[in-house]
Amino acid sequence: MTQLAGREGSQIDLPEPNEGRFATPHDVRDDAARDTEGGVSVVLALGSNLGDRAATLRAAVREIGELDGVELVAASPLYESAAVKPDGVDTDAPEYLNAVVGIRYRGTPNDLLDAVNRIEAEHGRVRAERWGDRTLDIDLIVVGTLQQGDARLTLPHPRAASRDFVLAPWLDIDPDAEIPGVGRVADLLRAMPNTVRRHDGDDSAAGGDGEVTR
Ligand SMILES: Nc1ncnc2c1ncn2[C@@H]1O[C@H](COP(=O)(O)OP(=O)(O)OP(=O)(O)O)[C@@H](O)[C@H]1O
Ligand SMILES: Nc1nc2c(c(=O)[nH]1)N=C(CO)CN2
Repeated sequence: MTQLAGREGSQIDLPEPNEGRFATPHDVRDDAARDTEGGVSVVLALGSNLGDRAATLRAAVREIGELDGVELVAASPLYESAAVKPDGVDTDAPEYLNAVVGIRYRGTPNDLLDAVNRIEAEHGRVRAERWGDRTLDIDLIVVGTLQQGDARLTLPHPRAASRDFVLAPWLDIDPDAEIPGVGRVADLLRAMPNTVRRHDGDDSAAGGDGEVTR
């Protein structure tokens, strides 16, 4: 039975040293084929600023958990913030709800990106302009300790370290979180202005009060 913890006491099950420490996507594929047990720890960030944002995020968390090779480990509370656009904060745009989920994953990073892109599309995601308003965005933030500069998939996500709408929910589910090659999430968050607030009400991306059993 998998416990999906939300707020307090929840943690992403980070890999032991060397576990999930992959040098190239090719290595990930090889290792994923061998590692039929736990897979690698992956952190995904979700955002929505159109439609029923909370319902979309909760549905997306459920759908991520149903993907092949995925075991949900933790889901953060929901955070609200003004939309950041290429020219700065846009107070006229609908506000975002954001959340972070931790999973264990057996498969290749590219397959996971394809799978989350399909979930985005099923929720009506339209790609029109850079950082345009969207029903659902799902980004891969870290895949184990993999560092790669691929245009299609850059890991860790190149803008995660400067986004408190990613770091704040991530810290909630993993107080020891680190961005490989960058630093500790707690330190990054402390050094930047706070632009997020907890979303009122039923506040876990997993639904209910954050504790889900499946
Ligand atoms: N770590 C990553 N996670 C998700 N997409 C990525 C990543 N690295 C590169 N990409 C690529 O970025 C492209 C644009 O993705 P997307 O439309 O979700 O960007 P965005 O959410 O608008 O902006 P941002 O990447 O700043 O969050 C995708 O086609 C994808 O292939
Ligand atoms: N507040 C907020 N602003 C954004 C977000 C987001 O998730 N939250 N995502 C963006 C592109 O991914 C651009 N701007």
